[in-house]
Amino acid sequence: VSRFEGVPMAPPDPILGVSEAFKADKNDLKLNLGVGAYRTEELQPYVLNVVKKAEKLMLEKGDNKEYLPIEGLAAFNKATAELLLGADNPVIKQGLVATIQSLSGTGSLRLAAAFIQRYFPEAKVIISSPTWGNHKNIFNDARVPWSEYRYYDPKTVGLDFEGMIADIEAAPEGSFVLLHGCAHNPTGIDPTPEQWEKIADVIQEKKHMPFFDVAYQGFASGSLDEDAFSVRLFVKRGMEVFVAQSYSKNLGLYSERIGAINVVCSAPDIADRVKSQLKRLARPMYSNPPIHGARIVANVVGDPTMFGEWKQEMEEMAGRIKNVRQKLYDSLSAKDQSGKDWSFILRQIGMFSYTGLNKAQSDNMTDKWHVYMTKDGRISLAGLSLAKCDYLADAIIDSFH
Ligand SMILES: Cc1ncc(COP(=O)(O)O)c(CN[C@](O)(C(=O)O)[C@@H](O)C(=O)O)c1O
Repeated sequence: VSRFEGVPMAPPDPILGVSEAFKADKNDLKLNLGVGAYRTEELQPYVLNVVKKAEKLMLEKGDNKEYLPIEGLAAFNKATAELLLGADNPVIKQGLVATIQSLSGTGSLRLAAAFIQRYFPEAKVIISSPTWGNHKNIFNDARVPWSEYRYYDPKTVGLDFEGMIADIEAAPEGSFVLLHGCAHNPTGIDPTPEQWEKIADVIQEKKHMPFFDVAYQGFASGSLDEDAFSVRLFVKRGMEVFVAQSYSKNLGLYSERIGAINVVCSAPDIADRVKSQLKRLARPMYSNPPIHGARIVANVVGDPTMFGEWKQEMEEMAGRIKNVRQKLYDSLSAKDQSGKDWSFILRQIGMFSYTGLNKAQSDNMTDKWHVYMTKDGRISLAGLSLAKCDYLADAIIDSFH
């Protein structure tokens, strides 16, 4: 008898499992609005032109494939901290930022969770309700206890700001508060600048540690600086901050697994010590990160022409999603006779729209209409074309009523 007799079949991943089901569907009406992956109007994956340009240059340069240091490619780490905080941010000049290149956003979050587990064993993380499905897995597997703070208000299809503040206030002093830097996943609802100020107030009062997950910088509004507003606000207040970054969406480097964990500390020697312990955790986890994606980011950001082209392409991607939002709203408003207010679709930002469809209704979207989405009612607008908005509107109206 096999030693693996006791190993049960794992359930499909709530997000990536949707893509598997989509692939298996033979109906040509099928639409994949599950995983947050950008598609063109022709519903094709998109490799940014500036990425192709950088890769061509890299190939001509004939770089070697030597191991990177544990902390990753220096040119990337410099570029990523500057993109996040602004190249002229004093914390960079003062050596207060510990940056480790890691395996995209997920790997960066996991490395930070391992650090929290080792150095703050009593602390817990509080995460938004709802949040990205994988956040709970990451903290569970890193053995970091978590609980939820109120975030989404189904009544207003908006932010439950009072509930959020109350729950952050009520958390034990010194908790880690996981915040989405911009383009909250799955709700697409972000705090206003005034609300970010208040969130920073309560976190400072309670001596909590802000922990930003920045997976969509530049992709939400089209502007790298605008999308970094929340992080830069907290740093400007002199707070110590964790920030995980990803280039999966904004540079389309999904499978290159390129991201970073940044820890803004209050003194240079502290940053050095924190960085040394993050390296010590990374070495037995994956030793050192993959070089290709790091070189692409470093080359694109390091060349003013390519950097400009990247910003242009980011605006185009964000723009296409905004157009699709508007068209979906128009289709729903025109077709739905129930008088339901669909304006939440226009108020939400980033890749996703949180429709409010429950599990049974989401199942109907898939079973009857071949529209693939996550069971929490989230649809990825990045997978929607203008041409398909009418069809999707029919499916949503049919599923709601
Ligand atoms: C808030 C958030 N944080 C981190 C990540 C990790 O991304 P990566 O490891 O590729 O850098 C995602 C991606 N989430 C998805 O877009 C999604 O929610 O569909 C999808 O890529 C995923 O992995 O689930 C995310 O939405």
